[in-house]
Amino acid sequence: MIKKIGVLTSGGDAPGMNAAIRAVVLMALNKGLEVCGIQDGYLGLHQNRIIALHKEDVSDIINRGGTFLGTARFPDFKQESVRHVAIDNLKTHKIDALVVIGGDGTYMGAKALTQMGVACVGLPGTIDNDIAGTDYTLGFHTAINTVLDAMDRLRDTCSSHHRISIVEIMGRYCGDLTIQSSIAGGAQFTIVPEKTFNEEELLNAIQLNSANKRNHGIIAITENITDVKALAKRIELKTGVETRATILGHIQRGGSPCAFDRILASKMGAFAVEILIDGAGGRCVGIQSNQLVHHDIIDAIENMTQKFDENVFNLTKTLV
Ligand SMILES: Nc1ncnc2c1ncn2[C@@H]1O[C@H](COP(=O)(O)OP(=O)(O)O)[C@@H](O)[C@H]1O
Ligand SMILES: O=P(O)(O)OC[C@H]1O[C@](O)(COP(=O)(O)O)[C@@H](O)[C@@H]1O
Ligand SMILES: [Mg+2]
Repeated sequence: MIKKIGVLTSGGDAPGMNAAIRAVVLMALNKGLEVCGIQDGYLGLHQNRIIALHKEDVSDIINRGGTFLGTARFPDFKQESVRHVAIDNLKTHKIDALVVIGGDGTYMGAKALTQMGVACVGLPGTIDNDIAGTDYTLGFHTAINTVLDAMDRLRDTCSSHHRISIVEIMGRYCGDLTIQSSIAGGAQFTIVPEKTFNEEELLNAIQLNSANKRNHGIIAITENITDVKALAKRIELKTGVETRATILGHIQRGGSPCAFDRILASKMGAFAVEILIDGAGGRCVGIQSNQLVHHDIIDAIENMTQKFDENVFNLTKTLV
């Protein structure tokens, strides 16, 4: 029977992480467990920065973006010797199990800890929506709204100036944030990493639109595909349509979590504690077809892939 659990947030922050921590703490206290917060993810775990968390520590955070525990990218955690130090710190604090909230990298860390005997449950916290075993990650819906707000503003100015606006959207190597924002924002062209980018085709399509007097519009493109400023220049050169590129950047990571993310974070945080109380470690939590689920974290990382929804992608091309 576990008595004390730890909770940490790791990798890129995401709106909803605070709501998830809050749910973990309140559910654990409710079940008679003690809870510790680990600061700055695996870095803080390695440096033994571990603090007791009480009910009052998680009041007034459900509405806040970021993570009050802090987060970090700490590549040294890939080293077994570094993880041994982290596990010793867990033992010193008598922490029996860990809830880790983060993205695909954080899950790799949780997998490694699981293989070293630590009971871990992973919660998907990333704006990228790039985790297998869940339809949605925490922060994804808030980020869609943030991108959409920017896109609406860009539409005002590009339509007034008869310009094309290229909007570069985060997601690392996952096009979900781009696709959903594109549908909601009515973008004319959607370019994502899951589909080969054919620049020639894009230029020809813009030329055709311009010949038909459609000389403004939005191109939504995921980061890491091409240099969007250079692309804007090539569009102008080939088509004669004035073009500007906007890289939305870290604005997409911040802000108060939307209702969907707060509710999902609350459900997942509470669920994670129940899973640990039931004696299961090495799991990762997801929401699939509107049901909370949990999978073997090693299996999820090694064998499960996140499905690319062709139908939704096709909608970005149909509804233009
Ligand atoms: N292969 C791995 N083994 C152990 N820990 C890892 C591994 N990959 C990533 N991590 C840990 O997880 C952290 C977060 O991963 P990162 O990819 O930066 O963000 P995210 O979890 O948001 O995808 C890393 O900084 C590192 O501490
Ligand atoms: O904040 P950084 O280190 O500049 O990293 C930027 C990356 O982090 C993200 O915002 C979130 O990614 P993770 O959730 O995997 O950390 C990506 O979309 C982006 O590529
Ligand atoms: Mg990631």
